[in-house]
Amino acid sequence: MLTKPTDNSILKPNRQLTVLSLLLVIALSTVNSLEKYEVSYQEGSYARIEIEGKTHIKYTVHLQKGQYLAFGYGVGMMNVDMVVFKSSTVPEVIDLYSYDETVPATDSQQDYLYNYTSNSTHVQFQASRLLVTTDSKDKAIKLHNGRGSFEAYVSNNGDILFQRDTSSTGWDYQLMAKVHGWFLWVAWSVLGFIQMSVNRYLKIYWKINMWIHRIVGTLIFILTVIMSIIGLRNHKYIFFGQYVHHILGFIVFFGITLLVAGGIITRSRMVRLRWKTSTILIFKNIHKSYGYLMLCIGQAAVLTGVLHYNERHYPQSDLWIPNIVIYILLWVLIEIMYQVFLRRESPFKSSMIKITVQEFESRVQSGQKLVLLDDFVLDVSKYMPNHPGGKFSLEANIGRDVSKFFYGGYSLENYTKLPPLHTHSNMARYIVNGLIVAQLDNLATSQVANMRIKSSNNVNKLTQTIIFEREDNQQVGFQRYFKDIQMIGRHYLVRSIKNKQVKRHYTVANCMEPNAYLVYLELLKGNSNAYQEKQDLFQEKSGGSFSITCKNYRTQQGVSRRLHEQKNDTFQVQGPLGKGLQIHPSGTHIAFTAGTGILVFVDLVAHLIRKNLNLLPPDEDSQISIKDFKFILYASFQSEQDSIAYEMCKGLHTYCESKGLKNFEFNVRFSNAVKTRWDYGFIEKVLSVYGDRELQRVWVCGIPKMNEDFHRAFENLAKNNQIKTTQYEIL
Ligand code: HEM
Repeated sequence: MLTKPTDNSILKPNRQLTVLSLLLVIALSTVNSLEKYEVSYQEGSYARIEIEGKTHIKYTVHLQKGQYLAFGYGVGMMNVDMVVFKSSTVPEVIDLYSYDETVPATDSQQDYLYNYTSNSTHVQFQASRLLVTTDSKDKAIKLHNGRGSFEAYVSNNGDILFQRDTSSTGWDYQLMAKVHGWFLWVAWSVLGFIQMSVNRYLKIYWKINMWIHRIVGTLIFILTVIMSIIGLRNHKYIFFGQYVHHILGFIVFFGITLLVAGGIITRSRMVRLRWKTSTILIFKNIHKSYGYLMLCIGQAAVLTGVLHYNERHYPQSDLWIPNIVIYILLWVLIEIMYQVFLRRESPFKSSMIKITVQEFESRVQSGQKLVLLDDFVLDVSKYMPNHPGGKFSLEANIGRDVSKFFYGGYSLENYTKLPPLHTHSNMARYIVNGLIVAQLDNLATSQVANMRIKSSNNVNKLTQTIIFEREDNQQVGFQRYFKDIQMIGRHYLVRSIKNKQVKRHYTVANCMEPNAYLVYLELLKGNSNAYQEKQDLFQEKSGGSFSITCKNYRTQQGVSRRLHEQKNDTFQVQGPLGKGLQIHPSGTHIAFTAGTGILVFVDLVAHLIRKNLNLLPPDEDSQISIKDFKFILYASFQSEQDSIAYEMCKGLHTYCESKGLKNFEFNVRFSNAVKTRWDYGFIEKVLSVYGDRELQRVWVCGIPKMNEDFHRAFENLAKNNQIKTTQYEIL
């Protein structure tokens, strides 16, 4: 059983001493033999070592009877000068030399002068020796300007805890150990926590948090490097000691360098990479995980350092326990609060500044970095480089509606194994509130209401037109027909009350309502009676009902599955939102669509049917020039059975051909029959037919991969001045 010395003097550096290569080897034995290093250090025993008169090293040793205490000048037992204090029946101080880890040999020349006193339990030795003796087996102890110190410790289990050569001048080891410890505690406990927090919990302060992250990261780096060097110097530049603390310290020292380098690379990737969001996220996640790992290792290094220090200096201190407990509790508490916050839904702040879609467009054309989210105009110029999903995600959508990306319905990039679909959290909503600069002055005020499904009608195997009615039965707020063609392309935001997290957009496609659709088909067949009978379908009036057409994607959490299968659900609906197609009164408009993407354009086709049949009232008719407006619709479906509004589009196309009308052209592609894809060459060819002046707008609304193909193709064409960035829109 081993206890600590009660007199702490042996543990404290003595400024009077400079001892070169002094290693304490303490071996206190309960048996009367040095062969057995079985340690048992009894209460009341102590040893003090001093330099006397700059010439001698002096030992004062108080030992329990029947024990040994040995000191060695060196590291380990190999080739070490030793002295042993033996408190047996005749107490002795013996000058020894240890060649190996066996019994040390007694020096032929004994250089210690000693005396002793004893009582019934202990022997008190006074022994001294010249710093430099004439015996080659004795360690020559050099003084440096008469100053210096050394320390020697015994652990609870009898191991030597600390051994050091203190040959250098003016270096206060204990002070430096304190400086090392405190600064590294500040670096890894306080600054490390701030570092993690600014990036995780305080994203909302994006204007300053990247700077805080940079400054704090640099501070941690500098402190770690300097304090590690101080620690190493205290430890004689021995990289790996026998303590876990030294190994962890070594890992932290090199690890932080990699972390800082990783952070700089990640940041540059986030700002520079285009069409590589997955790569950005990989860099980000590596940096993030590595950062957390370093934070844990840093904490462990601090903790083992504290334990190591306390063992020597404050053996009774348990302060490290509240330190780590408070640290973990604080982290857990903040994390819980953060998770609760993320799951909430803070409302967007409405803006007093209302602008029209045209104003939005012209501001974008003048270089402002604006995007639309629902009805909100956001200025993202400063936010872009700070966007956690990378700058490119926003840059590629300047002037566009980012709602479907924001709500996680669509991904900009779709050719990677893990497309970065991201449903934005409440944190992002908070940030959005800080970016709102205006709100769209919507022609039909957007409404929010809880709706239930009144009826539904199959369009094809997976697609249905669903008619909603207000749950509160009020007959206000929603319309089933819009006179204004600028409403075409706007959308409703729909979510199930039972799963509010998932929100999806469904485009306004009023002509798909079964009754209306039949009327259009009848009109194309030349039967105008049906139209006269159903006039109410073409009157703009506010009511409690509207329709959407949607495909069932059959995903477990999806809104579309609930719309198709859980007909008794209640849905929260908001809309119409967005900026619509911005159809120009004249010029050529081209749309490339696939699957349900055609729904965005069906109301324009329906409008053209009535226009070409002269059935529009003057106020509606005047919106599009009969002379030089043209709409060319490209649609792709898997087969005719899977098509949507095919009969209506085909019907108008045939009608236009038969009447020599030039304002509509329908090109359909059934992929089960035609294998060739709409590739870059195809897109270039279609666009080359129309001069720059003639071409007003090109829209693309297809499956995600098709959208991406067109987006990239248009970027290339824009580089070659074959199209302007303001002319095309990926919906
Ligand atoms: C102005 C609108 C936007 C804001 C304010 C915004 C904000 C944020 C925020 C705060 C995050 C971190 C995670 C979270 O809190 O949800 C995030 C992540 C992300 N954002 Fe956005 N975002 C916007 C638009 C977009 C758009 C348009 C895209 C894609 C085209 C996009 C793609 C992503 C992706 C992929 C991530 C995931 C990053 C990760 O996994 O850490 N964001 N965004």
